[in-house]
Amino acid sequence: MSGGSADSSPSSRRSSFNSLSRDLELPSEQGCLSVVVLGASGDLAKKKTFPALFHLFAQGFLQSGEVHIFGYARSNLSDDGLRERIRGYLKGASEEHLSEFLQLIKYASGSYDNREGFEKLNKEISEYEMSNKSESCRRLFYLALPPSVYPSVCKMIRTYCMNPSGWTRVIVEKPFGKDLDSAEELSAQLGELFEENQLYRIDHYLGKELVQNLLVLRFANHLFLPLWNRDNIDNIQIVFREDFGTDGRGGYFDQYGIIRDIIQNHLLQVFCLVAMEKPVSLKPEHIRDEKFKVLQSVNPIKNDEVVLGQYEGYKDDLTVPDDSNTPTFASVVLRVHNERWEGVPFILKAGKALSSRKAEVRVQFKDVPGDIFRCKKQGRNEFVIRLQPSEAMYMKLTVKKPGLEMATEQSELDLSYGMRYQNVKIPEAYERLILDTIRGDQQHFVRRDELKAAWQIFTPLLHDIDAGRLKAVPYQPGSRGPKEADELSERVGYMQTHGYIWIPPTLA
Ligand SMILES: NC(=O)C1=CN([C@@H]2O[C@H](COP(=O)(O)OP(=O)(O)OC[C@H]3O[C@@H](n4cnc5c(N)ncnc54)[C@H](OP(=O)(O)O)[C@@H]3O)[C@@H](O)[C@H]2O)C=CC1
Ligand SMILES: O=C1O[C@H](COP(=O)(O)O)[C@@H](O)[C@H](O)[C@H]1O
Repeated sequence: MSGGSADSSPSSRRSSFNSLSRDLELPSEQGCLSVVVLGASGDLAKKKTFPALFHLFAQGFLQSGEVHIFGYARSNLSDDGLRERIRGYLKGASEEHLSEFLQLIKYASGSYDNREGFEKLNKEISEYEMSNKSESCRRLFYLALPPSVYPSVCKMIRTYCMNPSGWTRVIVEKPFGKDLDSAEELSAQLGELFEENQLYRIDHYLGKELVQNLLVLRFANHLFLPLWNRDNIDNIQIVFREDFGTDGRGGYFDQYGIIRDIIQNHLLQVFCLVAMEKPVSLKPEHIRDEKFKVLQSVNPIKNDEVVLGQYEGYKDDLTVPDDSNTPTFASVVLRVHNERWEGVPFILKAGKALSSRKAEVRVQFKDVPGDIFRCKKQGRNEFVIRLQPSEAMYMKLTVKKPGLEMATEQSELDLSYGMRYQNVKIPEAYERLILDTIRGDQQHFVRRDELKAAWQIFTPLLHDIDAGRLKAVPYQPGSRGPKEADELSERVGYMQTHGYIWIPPTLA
């Protein structure tokens, strides 16, 4: 299988990046690199940020001679203390790589709003830069912190830690605000301190392999070009399911709910890539222009096209108020007012504590006109892009049932990554996005106007939920979620194929 033999060595990856960077007109990035993880003592840092840096190091994208990593937080930790804290999360490479990587990490402690800590941090970075003797240097600040401290931390970086001889870039995590006004306020505060090309608003779904494949699939295959519109497609579902609840994060989650946690960002970004028009080129600004345009074409959400749910037992978490109306499940229909999509419902559905864990895009085609085989009985054609787990794309087709009879059945054309790309390791989303930041490629990051348009779509609905005008219905943990959600999907046109289940193929 040719896919399985793809050359993924660092040198081949570097050379393919060079040709891509020429196409995208990205500057060639050289010089010593300081990566500063703020909030280094926290959950995201240990589970995602440091492991992503480690994988980049193990694959040769970060090299001992050119990178240094600084952890910063208020907690009183030593360099070794931080190393011990994260060691258990750094997997998939040799002991030798691991100790080499850990030696690149230093820790500085300080608060998020006073000069001393940041002056000390700047001194450490500068000393490293001087010892490295590169002509130019690069500074990347990763804010693995609660958004409440972004403004003060960004102010401290701007005042005390800017790079005198090269770029300074800042990665900020979601949530970017709680509604349109708070997001705009945050954007304005950060916008006063940094240019848009210095700010990388991360949405880790944009780093997932099959999400990144969406544009290739749509615009590099003639097959899809004439099909991808209201003439052929009946409805599209973008679904996120988790088979666990808020798991001790109830206090955090209750302030946000599933729409702010998953739908307004992750699923809406996927929606943009599914629904947008072809960009003029692959330049980040061209792609983001098209995403912004399709977001602006979304009609106001109708409350009767929304179902909210809350799993039974959610309020047992002591940090969740007894009268919480926060949805842990939501199904929301988006309607796009443009030539391509008028009349096609996009059903964005997300839930916690459900029966399974998966994320997928399900494009359901219309019924066959003049249906001589009575295909309707079998179900419609569907093109499914399984984002996770078991990455795959499959097309559900009606075929002749093998045998002497002329009978039909549902089958599929299946591109399962586990089978087709047997020796290829699919990179973690964070790994890819941090590398993009180092390369200065903002294609997979959220631009300020996109963020505003996303909040414009969801803010009226969120305010109705916050004010109790829309209620979450209870559902059983471990179920499919509220039955009202399935009823809504059916009402807007989705037709379930009964008796057909796609089973990810496995290696014998
Ligand atoms: N955890 C996850 O899986 C995900 C997290 N995110 C986002 O990433 C960011 C960081 O998340 P996570 O690591 O879970 O957060 P944590 O709650 O673990 O906070 C990170 C660090 O920030 C400091 N901190 C915590 N609370 C405060 C506060 N109120 N004021 C100032 N500093 C504080 C603490 O460090 P110290 O006290 O040592 O200074 C803590 O170790 C958040 O924006 C979150 O929404 C996004 C996706 C997934
Ligand atoms: O951003 C978040 O994403 C995770 C799910 O991420 P995934 O990559 O495992 O699909 C979710 O659990 C969390 O609530 C949310 O904040």
